[in-house]
Amino acid sequence: MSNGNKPILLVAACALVDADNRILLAQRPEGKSLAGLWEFPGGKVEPGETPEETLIRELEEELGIATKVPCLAPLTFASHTYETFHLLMPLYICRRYEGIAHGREGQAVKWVRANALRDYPMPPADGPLIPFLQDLL
Ligand SMILES: Nc1nc2c([nH]c(=O)n2[C@@H]2O[C@H](COP(=O)(O)OP(=O)(O)OP(=O)(O)O)[C@@H](O)[C@H]2O)c(=O)[nH]1
Repeated sequence: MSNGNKPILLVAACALVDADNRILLAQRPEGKSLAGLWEFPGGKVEPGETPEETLIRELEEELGIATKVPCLAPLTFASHTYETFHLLMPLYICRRYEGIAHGREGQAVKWVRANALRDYPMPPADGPLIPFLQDLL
């Protein structure tokens, strides 16, 4: 199957899990693409970064959460064609971190049980990731 010559966009995402096995979702702010949808924290892997470095940077910038490379475990990935790019998004899981998550960029955040993830509208790429989290948590 061809992707219509769309560039691959590499985005790293993280399922941050608390002591109650809940997962953190963040709401995409107004003005961004897919505004209002709930997503896993993360962002584009910038030139010179590893996906793990991207996540450490984004968790700090977006949520005020500090973690380290050994605390990020690969879980699965999303591969989804959007209109202008093909998204390749490794999903990591992180249970060891410091700080209290809060939306540092004004975005709403919510701790959600794995079996309630379907109640939160997510970007189309994210649907296939949910069963992996439900199996695990
Ligand atoms: N962080 C994150 N991004 C996701 C998820 N699902 C998903 O499709 N994406 C897509 O991955 C890209 C992440 O880019 P980003 O968050 O760093 O970029 P952005 O919103 O500043 O830029 P944009 O407004 O151009 O999309 C977006 O196109 C977003 O739609 C997810 O669960 N988490």
